[in-house]
Amino acid sequence: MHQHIETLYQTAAKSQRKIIGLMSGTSLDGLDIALCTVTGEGLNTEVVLERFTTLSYHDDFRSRVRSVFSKRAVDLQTVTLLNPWIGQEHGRMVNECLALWQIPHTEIDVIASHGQTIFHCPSRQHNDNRWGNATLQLGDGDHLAVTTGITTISDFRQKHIAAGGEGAPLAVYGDFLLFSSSAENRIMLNIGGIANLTWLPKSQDATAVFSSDIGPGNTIMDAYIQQHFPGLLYDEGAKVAASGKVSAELLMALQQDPFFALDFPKTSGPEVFNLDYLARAQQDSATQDLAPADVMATLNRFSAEMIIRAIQQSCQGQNCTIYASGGGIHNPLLMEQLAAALPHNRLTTTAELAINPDAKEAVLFAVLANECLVGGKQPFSNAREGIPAVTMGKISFAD
Ligand SMILES: Nc1ncnc2c1ncn2[C@@H]1O[C@H](COP(=O)(O)OP(=O)(O)OP(=O)(O)O)[C@@H](O)[C@H]1O
Ligand SMILES: CC(=O)N[C@H]1[C@@H]2OC[C@@H](O2)[C@@H](O)[C@@H]1O[C@H](C)C(=O)O
Repeated sequence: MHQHIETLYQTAAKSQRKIIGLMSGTSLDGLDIALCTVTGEGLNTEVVLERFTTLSYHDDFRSRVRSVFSKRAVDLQTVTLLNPWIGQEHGRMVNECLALWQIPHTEIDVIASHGQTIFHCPSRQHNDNRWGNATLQLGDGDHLAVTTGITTISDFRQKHIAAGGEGAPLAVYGDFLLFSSSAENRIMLNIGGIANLTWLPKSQDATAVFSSDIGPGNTIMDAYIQQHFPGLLYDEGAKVAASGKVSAELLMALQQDPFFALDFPKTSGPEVFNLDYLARAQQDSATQDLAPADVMATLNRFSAEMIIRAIQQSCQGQNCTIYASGGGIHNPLLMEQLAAALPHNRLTTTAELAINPDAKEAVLFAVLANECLVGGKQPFSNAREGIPAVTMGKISFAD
């Protein structure tokens, strides 16, 4: 047996594994690094989040990725160069982080890496029946493994697509394993660049669980702020949005996309929800002359309205607790709007479930890697739309 397989076997046989989950989302703010101790597997999985940090990307990283990010026409050489480079950069960031935490590499069993989504393209979006669902994440796992010396599990989304899914949201797997409760109906709401939710009924019936993208969380707001307020990455504390007035006409136009009328589960990304989307809505509603603060106020309300609608559709009148996560929880205007419109649902964050809300997606990938190593029978069945019962991730050895 190859020594690497032997080591992997021993890792799988341990009662606990130290797994570093890495998430680099659509906001391109930085790399989320979550050091988790994971015990058990499947519905017995338990995670202790030992350490967490987000290492911000430098401007050069952002601009290299942005040159191809969610664009249909790109320089193929740049895409090719980015794939190993992002893997190496992420590896260097893990090395930096472990040095900072004074944790030797030998203590880490596995890295679980999401990579950087460059383009997400479900068939409903490209609408060309010659092709199926597709999504592309860069940041190759071999480069991460060689740069860190740590076995790396990566590229989780391809198996999901191969088995009939759209490659997202993968949150449903981790959410069900970690957070499903017989005490209450739960909605796990993540407000990142794109917002998504997972419905976890207290029946804990896997056939009733689902996860779906909702639409924009922060992505259009971020893009607009970056365009109109050079130097800013986002509207900190929603200061700009809170100083503006919502345009009912623009809000109405923003809500017209057929994506919002589709049933769950569905996925999307900044390929759809971007500044062109906003420009078309402004044209359709003759609101091109709005002041930037009013546009931001309207975009903020747009995200809130779509999230509220998705939660109401999921709960169908039943009480539930909403556990929010992602950068959007730091937007006080958005959170106020959600709380005001959902008075019968308790709105809190995953901090109540001992998971730092900024770390939740990185933890999710640690759980998926753990399932790849030791998971047994999936609680979902292949018949469930959007939740194929498959093991995800590709294993890269360090040498
Ligand atoms: N203090 C704050 N005030 C307002 N908004 C904030 C604040 N902090 C973070 N955000 C928002 O959260 C975003 C980052 O969120 P997050 O890191 O969850 O996104 P992501 O993981 O990149 O996205 P996705 O989950 O779609 O891949 C920022 O770009 C910003 O819009
Ligand atoms: C293709 C892709 O990267 N999708 C992300 C994105 O960010 C939020 C939303 O869109 C979600 O569907 C997904 O990430 C999370 C982690 C998921 O798969 O659950």
